[in-house]
Amino acid sequence: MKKILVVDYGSQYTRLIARRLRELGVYSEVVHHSDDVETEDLMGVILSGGPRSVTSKGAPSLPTWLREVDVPILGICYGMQLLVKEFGGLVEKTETAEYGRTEVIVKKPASIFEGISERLNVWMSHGDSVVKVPEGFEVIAVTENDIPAALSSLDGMIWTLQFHPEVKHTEMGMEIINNFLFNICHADRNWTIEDFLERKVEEIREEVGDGKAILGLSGGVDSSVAAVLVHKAIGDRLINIFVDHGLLRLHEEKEVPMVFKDKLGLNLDVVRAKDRFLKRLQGVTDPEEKRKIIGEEFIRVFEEEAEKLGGRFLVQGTIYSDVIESAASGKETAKIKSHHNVGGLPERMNLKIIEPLRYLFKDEVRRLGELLGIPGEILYRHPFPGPGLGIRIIGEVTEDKLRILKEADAIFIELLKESGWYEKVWQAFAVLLDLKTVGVVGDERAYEYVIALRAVNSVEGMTADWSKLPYELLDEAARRICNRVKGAGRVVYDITSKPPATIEWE
Ligand SMILES: Nc1ncnc2c1ncn2[C@@H]1O[C@H](COP(=O)(O)OP(=O)(O)OP(=O)(O)O)[C@@H](O)[C@H]1O
Ligand SMILES: O=c1[nH]c(=O)c2[nH+]cn([C@@H]3O[C@H](COP(=O)(O)O)[C@@H](O)[C@H]3O)c2[nH]1
Ligand SMILES: NC(=O)CC[C@H](N)C(=O)O
Ligand SMILES: [Mg+2]
Repeated sequence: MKKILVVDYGSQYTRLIARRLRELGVYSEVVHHSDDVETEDLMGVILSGGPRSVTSKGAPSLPTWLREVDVPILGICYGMQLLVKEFGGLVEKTETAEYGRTEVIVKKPASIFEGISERLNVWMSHGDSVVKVPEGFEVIAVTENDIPAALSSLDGMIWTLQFHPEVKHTEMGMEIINNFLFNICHADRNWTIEDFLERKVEEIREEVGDGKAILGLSGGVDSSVAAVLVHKAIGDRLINIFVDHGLLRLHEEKEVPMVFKDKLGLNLDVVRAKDRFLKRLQGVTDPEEKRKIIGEEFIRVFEEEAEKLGGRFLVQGTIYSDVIESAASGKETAKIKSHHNVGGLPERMNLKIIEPLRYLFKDEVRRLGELLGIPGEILYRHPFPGPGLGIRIIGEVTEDKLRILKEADAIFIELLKESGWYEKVWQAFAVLLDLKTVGVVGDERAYEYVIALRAVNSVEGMTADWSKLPYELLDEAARRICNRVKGAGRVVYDITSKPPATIEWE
C-alpha cells in the first residue's frame, strides 16, 4: 500500500502525526529512526520531534535511507533542527524557550501555508532554535519572538516546522498537514476506520481461537469500546471484570455495573478489592511508586479471576496516550508518567495482553464506539484514569482524604452538569493537595486541606488548555466545597496548559 513514513525521534506526538494522516484518509507507518525500512511505494516522509537536542553528543541523526529517496520531506521540531544541521545551518539553545501557545507570522506565500491566515496561534515545545538558516533554504514564517518557525528548500522538496501542526491546539494545523500531503506529496486517500474495525475483529478471533479472555472494564470510554469490539469477535467467551479498588469517584462502584449491564447488555463480574489496594498504598507518597503498585495490583486481581474462569488473555482498553507517556514506544521517548495499564505493569505476569485500541487516540476511540453503536452517554463521559483518586490525592492515600476528595469532586462535577459546562469541557476533576492552610470559620481558626479544581479542553489528551470557566461557577464551587465538605478549607483553580503541566497532577 502506498504510504507516508513517519520517522520517530521520541516525540510525545509521533503517533499523533500518524493519526492526523489517518484522519485525512492517508495510510502511514511509524518507524524508529534507526530502523531499516522498505522505501517502496513511498509518498513522503515526516520526521517527528524529540526530547534530545541536536547540539548534544550522540543525538539521533537522519536515517541513511533518507538520502536515497526522492519524495518530499517534512521535519517537525527536532526533525526541523536535524535537517537544518544536515544542510549546514546552525541550531543552538537560545535564551527564549517556547512552550505552549505561541504566535506565528507567515512571511512568504508557500504551498504548505496555502489558505492559512497570516498570523496564527500554534503550539510549541522547544528549547533549541535555528540561529542560522542553511544555504538553499528560506524562512517562510517566524514566531512572535522572531525565531524561525518554518523553512522551505528552494526546490520545494524539504519543509520544516518548529511548531507542532499535529496537535489540536495549533490553529489550522490540519490544513497545514493537508497541504503537505496533497499539495506537496500528492498523496492517495487510502485509509478508513471501517477497514480498521474489520481487521481488528479478524485479528482477535485468530489470536484467541476457542479460548477465553477477560477484560478490565472501568466503565470508561476506552474499556467499553474494547468490550463491545472484542465481544463482536469472540462473543460470550469474553468475561468483563470491574475492579472496585476503593479509588473510584463517589458512588461509582454501584453506578458502573448498573449502567454497563443496562446500556450494553454484556455480562460483568465485580471484584471488591478496596482493602488490598489501600493496604498496599499505605505510607506511599511517590507518584510513580503509587502508579506501579496500582498497576501491579490490577494484574494480580486479573490473574486470580482468569485462573478461576480458565482464561488466558487479558483485554485492556489501553489507548495511545497511555503508551506514549509511559515511554513504552521507543528508547528515546522520555517517561512522563507510568500509566497503570502500561508502564505500571509488573514484569512477571501470566496473562497474554490484547489491546485493540493501542494505537488509537481518544476521539478515534469515540468514533469507533459510534460505529459499534455504543450510546453517547458512555462515549462522552469525561476520561477517568485507572489509578483513580490514588493519583489525585497528592502524597499518601488515606480513607479520610478519599472521603474529602470524593465529596469535593462530586460537588464540582454536579455543578458543571447543572450549568451546562460538563459537555463543554473535555475533562474536569478535583485534586486534594498534601497541604493544609489556615482559615477562619465562625470566628474560629481552621487548618484544613486545599482542593485544586482542574478543567481542561482537549481533543485527545496529548495537549490541553485550561477551561475558561465563568467566575460565578468557580465562586459557587468554592463556596459549596468549603461549606459542605468537612476537611476542605480552601479551593484553587489550576490555570496551566499541557505542556508544560500534565492534565493529572501526578
Ligand atoms: N476499575 C477498573 N476495573 C477494571 N479495569 C480497569 C479499571 N480501571 C481501569 N481499568 C483498565 O485500564 C484501562 C485503562 O484505563 P483508562 O481509564 O485509561 O481507560 P477507560 O477507563 O477505559 O476509559 P477512560 O479513559 O474514558 O476513563 C481500561 O481500559 C481498563 O482496561
Ligand atoms: O488509564 C489511565 N491510567 C493512568 O495511569 C493515567 N494517567 C493519566 N491518565 C489520563 O490520561 C490523560 C492524560 O493525562 P496526563 O496529561 O495527566 O498524562 C488524562 O485524561 C488522564 O486522566 C491515565 N489513564
Ligand atoms: N519538541 C521537540 O522536538 C523539541 C526538540 C528539542 N529537544 C528542543 O527542545 O528544541
Ligand atoms: Mg478510566
